[in-house]
Amino acid sequence: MQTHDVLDELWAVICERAENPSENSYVSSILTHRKGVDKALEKVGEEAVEFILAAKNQVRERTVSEGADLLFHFLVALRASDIDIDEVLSELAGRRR
Ligand SMILES: N=c1c2ncn([C@@H]3O[C@H](COP(=O)(O)OP(=O)(O)OP(=O)(O)O)[C@@H](O)[C@H]3O)c2ncn1[C@@H]1O[C@H](COP(=O)(O)O)[C@@H](O)[C@H]1O
Repeated sequence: MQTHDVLDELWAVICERAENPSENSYVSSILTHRKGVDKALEKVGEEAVEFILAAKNQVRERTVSEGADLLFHFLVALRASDIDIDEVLSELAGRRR
């Protein structure tokens, strides 16, 4: 798979899990958590700290892995907040100089 397709495909899976929750799905377990959006935000916080520590300690492989965890949980938190990834990407595009 082309790396630029990964984000689109992952976003589609996250939205599908939100619309049709499945018992064995990690994404569904977060999106239907009793703590609601707070659970997703908690994971973003945790993964951000782990990413910072890995990068600060210059552990390259772990930084890549924690970066992926952070990006994934960020996407889940966006969905939990009813914000489409396109809104964020448009915001970024609008900042191009
Ligand atoms: N990219 C990911 C991905 N990255 C990380 N994770 C999960 O995120 C969790 C990471 O949390 P932690 O390391 O904090 O582990 P933990 O302590 O067990 O987690 P918590 O109990 O604290 O939530 C692990 O359970 C990982 O399996 C992911 N789970 C799913 N995906 C993608 O999401 C898709 C849908 O997944 P399901 O919803 O499970 O079908 C998959 O096909 C993947 O593409």
